[in-house]
Amino acid sequence: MTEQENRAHGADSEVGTLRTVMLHRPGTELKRLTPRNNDRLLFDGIPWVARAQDEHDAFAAALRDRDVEVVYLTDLLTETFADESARTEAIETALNGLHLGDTMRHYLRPLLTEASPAELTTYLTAGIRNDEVRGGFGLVTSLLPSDDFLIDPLPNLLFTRDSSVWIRDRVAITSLAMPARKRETQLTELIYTRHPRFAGTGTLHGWRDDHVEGGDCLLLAPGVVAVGVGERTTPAGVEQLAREILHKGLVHTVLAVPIAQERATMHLDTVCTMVDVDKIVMYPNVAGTLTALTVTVQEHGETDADLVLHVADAEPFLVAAAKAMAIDTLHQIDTGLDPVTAEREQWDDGNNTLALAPRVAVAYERNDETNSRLEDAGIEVVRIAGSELGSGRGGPRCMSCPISRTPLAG
Ligand SMILES: NC(=O)NCCC[C@H](N)C(=O)O
Repeated sequence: MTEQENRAHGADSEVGTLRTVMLHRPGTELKRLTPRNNDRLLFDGIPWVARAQDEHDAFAAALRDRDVEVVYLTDLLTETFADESARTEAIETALNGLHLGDTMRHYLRPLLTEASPAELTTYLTAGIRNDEVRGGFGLVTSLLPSDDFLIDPLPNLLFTRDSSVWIRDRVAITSLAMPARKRETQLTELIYTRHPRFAGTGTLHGWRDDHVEGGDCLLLAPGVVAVGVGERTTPAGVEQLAREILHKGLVHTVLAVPIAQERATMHLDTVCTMVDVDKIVMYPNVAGTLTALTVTVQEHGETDADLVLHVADAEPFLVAAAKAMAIDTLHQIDTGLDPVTAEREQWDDGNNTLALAPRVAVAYERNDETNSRLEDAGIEVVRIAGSELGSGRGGPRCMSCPISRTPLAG
């Protein structure tokens, strides 16, 4: 088997041996965060960028040490921009921003068109400030504060989990709910549809569709996907994704899991992640109340829109999950039984682990209680620092998009 075949694209679980992962090394876009814009840009503080980069490099090194191929989103994007039509599409989509006005567009278009592929990647990810455009003396330039953004920076690109998700051999282009993140999936769509590495890959969903975020999608087992529905993924979003993946036979069951619509639980992977084929680390303060609606196919149709879905009554999440996974029990490992410790460690992404293989997971080192409980349960914990990375409220799972995992299904 060639190296490429050995790392064939796709994933059918959360825990099959991780072979290739897409990360985003934090860069200039983080330097754009200020106390005035960090809330809007979804960061809880102003990270020390050099330290965040060191922490991220150590994360990538820990993955490479385990023979994981690490690819960077910005490298893929720059390579994608070798294709002239991909460049044009990216530029025109960015220029569609309604707040620009035609005069500003007139100045921005040549700036972007004449940029090299690497420069274009930087403009589209780090953004462009009003005072960085020379000669744009129009009404918009004059009225906008000089440090306001003409093209917003994308500091949350760091969380590659959310902007795409592989379900078997297909990749879903997600549709992000928060205005600060909407442009991210325009870039992942370009990568997956234009980069030669992904030629022939079938895509699902799209950034113009109802909201679905990758952090809400957990591949519990081959054929079973749980999708959180809360602050980010909408009821219509989960229905649309469920129709697509059930119709294509990529899964037999979708579990729709309502989660509280608040920042602490913005995605399902902030409250639970899989660490083995039958073990999940879970925030105990929600474990007792988390439910799931089991969605299966009642009647097939010509298209996914014709599919008749069967939606079962809500059941406790762990019960519904075990049934769908055809296992006796989905074992829960708690974030810490003391509710205050659990709350602190959940906030600091203790539940947000990235499985490298069954019973091996990357976790932030700071979550002592959760990590020792994982070890007590037989999970090897690969600890990484996240003091600066964590200020964006995301852990190892959020910061990684598995492109290839060894399939669990035979
Ligand atoms: N899957 C995740 O939970 N991703 C973390 C996203 C954090 C980001 N600052 C956001 O608010 O969207």
